[in-house]
Amino acid sequence: MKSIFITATDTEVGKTTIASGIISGLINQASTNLTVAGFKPIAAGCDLIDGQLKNEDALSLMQVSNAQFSYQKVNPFALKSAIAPHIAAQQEGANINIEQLDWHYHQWQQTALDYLIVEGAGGWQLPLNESEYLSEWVVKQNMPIVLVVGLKLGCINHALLTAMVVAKMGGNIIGWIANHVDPNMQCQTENVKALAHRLNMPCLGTVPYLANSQNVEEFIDIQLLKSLIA
Ligand SMILES: Nc1ncnc2c1ncn2[C@@H]1O[C@H](COP(=O)(O)OP(=O)(O)OP(=O)(O)O)[C@@H](O)[C@H]1O
Ligand SMILES: C[C@H](N)[C@H](N)CCCCCC(=O)O
Ligand SMILES: [Mg+2]
Repeated sequence: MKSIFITATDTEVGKTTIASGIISGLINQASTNLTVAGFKPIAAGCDLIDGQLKNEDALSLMQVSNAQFSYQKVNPFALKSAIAPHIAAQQEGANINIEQLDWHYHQWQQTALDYLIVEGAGGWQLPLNESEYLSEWVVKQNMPIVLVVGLKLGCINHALLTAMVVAKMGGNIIGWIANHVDPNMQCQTENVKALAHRLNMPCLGTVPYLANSQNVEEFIDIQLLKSLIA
């Protein structure tokens, strides 16, 4: 099983949208027959559905996947409040740590699957508890990382800082995706050019502002993405 970790310049800038696009793109690739699933280890902001806390990101990833797994496997840490997960965990009596993330990831590694698309929460440096970060787990597990840049004013700084810190931590960003989340952003082309020039990594796609995010996969170079994962 190959994994890809989806991080972003911020919360709410397209991780689920792009992760879903990558899952669909891998599944729909001509003359391949790949089994692909999504994993949203930590989700803050859940509703009680059939007596279980469920998050819409995890449900979206489950919907586009072509293999069925239990909700609990796809989203082991489901927190009710839509706030920073480590604060929600504290309030809700949950304990999130790297050891437990390792355990859940190990279960996926025992599963018959070609690709596991792992969606982060928030941006890169997301606290798990008082001393650990989600980023440390990603680096420990040596997952190839895709950086989603949500195009809005300020994203150049966020993208460059993220790329710098990932590299400093020993993480492996294989590429970035420009995601147009603000239809009114000025100088969009110039911003994408400025990012491409400074982010020293392949651009795996430029996703336009889409009224419905059904055909995101068309804008992602799935072949290039696959070629960058060992
Ligand atoms: N290319 C796009 N065109 C139009 N709307 C988009 C695009 N990408 C994302 N969005 C919208 O922006 C919002 C945030 O996107 P998304 O949920 O994918 O972000 P996220 O990074 O996964 O957020 P979170 O940090 O909560 O997990 C959603 O309403 C989504 O539909
Ligand atoms: C609730 C929200 N949609 C995300 N799932 C969590 C975002 C956490 C951000 C934490 C932070 O960096 O301040
Ligand atoms: Mg999301």
